[in-house]
Amino acid sequence: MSVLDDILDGVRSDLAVREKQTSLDDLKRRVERVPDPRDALAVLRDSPVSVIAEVKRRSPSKGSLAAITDPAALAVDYEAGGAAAISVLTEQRRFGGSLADLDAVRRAVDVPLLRKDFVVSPYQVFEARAHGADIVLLIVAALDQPRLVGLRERIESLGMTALVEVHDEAELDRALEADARLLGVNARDLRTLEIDRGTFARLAPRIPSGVLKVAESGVRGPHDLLAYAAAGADAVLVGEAAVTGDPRQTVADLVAAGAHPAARVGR
Ligand SMILES: O=P(O)(O)OC[C@@H](O)[C@@H](O)c1c[nH]c2ccccc12
Repeated sequence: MSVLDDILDGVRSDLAVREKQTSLDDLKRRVERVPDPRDALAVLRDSPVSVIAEVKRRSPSKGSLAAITDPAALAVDYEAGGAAAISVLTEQRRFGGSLADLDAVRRAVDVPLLRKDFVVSPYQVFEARAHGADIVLLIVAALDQPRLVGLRERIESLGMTALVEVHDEAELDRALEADARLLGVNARDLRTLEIDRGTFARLAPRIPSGVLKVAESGVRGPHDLLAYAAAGADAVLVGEAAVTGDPRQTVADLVAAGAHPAARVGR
């Protein structure tokens, strides 16, 4: 069984438990009390290359990354460093996240929030909205085509933005077929956990110019942001490097590199 299949099994069991605790109708009532989602696409278009910083406690490949005792304080640092948006991992078993982390971050910052999880059911989309997310990740490798399309439509019908994640050509074709407007290219293959920073540059020429492109994973510092930018990235998503260093400074250095018009050179 691949790592991804294993993660998905756990996600489905945990989801079944939450569905018993809170009915879909209750979730929908909660959604009505949450303000409208932010326009994430507009925010991400604001800078030559935007930075999405991630609240990431652990990873399946590295185990514990940082002792994050206060996700809200971390998010405040990201926002102060100039992050355009913040990703919050809510998967519990492998990444140590939770919806409580999303709640805490939502209370602390104003920037658009991405619910980063293994979304397989509309219930999780309503959860994301009820807990204040503006963007929801959809991993193509985890979904068949009808489900991918249905979830993207559900996310958008609730006023949120879908970040559709791919890691190879076949997945990219499916994401475009599903009308993704915000597309993430993950350098990490979630089946093997191997990272290949060349994936973005390989796939980018096949992505139409109207689609916003996010380079995900493996950003160690400004040089990686500039390399992704030269290959056509509109945004980068950074987790490990942000949580393990000085979060505010790391993000500020990336934001400074991404704000420079030279970041667009090579396009
Ligand atoms: O820690 P990194 O290498 O900066 O990566 C961040 C982010 O891209 C990564 O956490 C990620 C990308 N896609 C995912 C899907 C599920 C869980 C995690 C991820």
